[in-house]
Amino acid sequence: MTAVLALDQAAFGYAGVTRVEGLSLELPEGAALALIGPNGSGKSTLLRGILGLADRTAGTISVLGTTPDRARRRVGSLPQADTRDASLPVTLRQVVTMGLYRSRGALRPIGSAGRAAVASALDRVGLAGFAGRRFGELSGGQQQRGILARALVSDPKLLLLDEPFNGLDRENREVLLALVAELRAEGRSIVVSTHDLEIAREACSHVLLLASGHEPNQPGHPAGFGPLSEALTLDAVQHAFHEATVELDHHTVTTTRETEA
Ligand SMILES: Nc1ncnc2c1ncn2[C@@H]1O[C@H](COP(=O)(O)OP(=O)(O)OP(=O)(O)O)[C@@H](O)[C@H]1O
Repeated sequence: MTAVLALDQAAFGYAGVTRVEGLSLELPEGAALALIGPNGSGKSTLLRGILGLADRTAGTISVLGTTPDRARRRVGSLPQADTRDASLPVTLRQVVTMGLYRSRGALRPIGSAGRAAVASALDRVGLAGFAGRRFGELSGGQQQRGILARALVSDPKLLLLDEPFNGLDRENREVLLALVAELRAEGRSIVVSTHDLEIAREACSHVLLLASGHEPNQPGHPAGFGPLSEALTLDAVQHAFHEATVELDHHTVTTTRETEA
């Protein structure tokens, strides 16, 4: 079976400066990979590398059996919430329609098939009745689901979700978790960055733990990769987070070597 994502000693960064390095993994089709690591360890940079939007500064990467640039049309992406401009005077329908431009080009008319795809994507995320609403007037959770509909409208094989659970209330979180399970059952693969280990447990089959560099400006690096049941260990979490408080097995764990609560 072809790996949906294969990295061999890959490194990514910006303007030639490496921000995350030493990445080697193979992700099987239908898998969901949780990217877990502290702020600045390079989770978003890796996601951008998979999209071909960050520089590859070493190693190799294959996405859906080809280069990131060639794969991009078959990859859906949900960027971090704080990178979006909710003040644009556009409707939710227009936001979701933008997800079709990647495969069709912005100047080609959308047509009835495109309109049906937009309606179906909105329906999937539970926003069928909101298509004509101004995007900026929706709640944070609804905006998040709208952006997810934009990522889904082009029927992607691989979905990249950058901290999609951040700031969601319980209801939106449950909707999103159920949707991730549904998408996986359809054979789509998912890479999701999150700070929440319990979410990773609920939604993912594999985990890549990233640790930040020891000095500021040093690149992040892997602290563990594998099937979630094997790789999400306290040791690997402590390695990744140095000193921080995280949740593991429903316990709060302070990730210094000496302390555990
Ligand atoms: N566009 C950019 N240009 C230059 N450096 C960047 C850019 N984006 C991120 N970086 C740097 O790359 C490093 C890794 O950042 P990245 O956003 O990938 O981390 P992260 O693990 O996703 O963090 P967070 O959990 O805070 O989102 C940081 O040092 C950051 O300052």
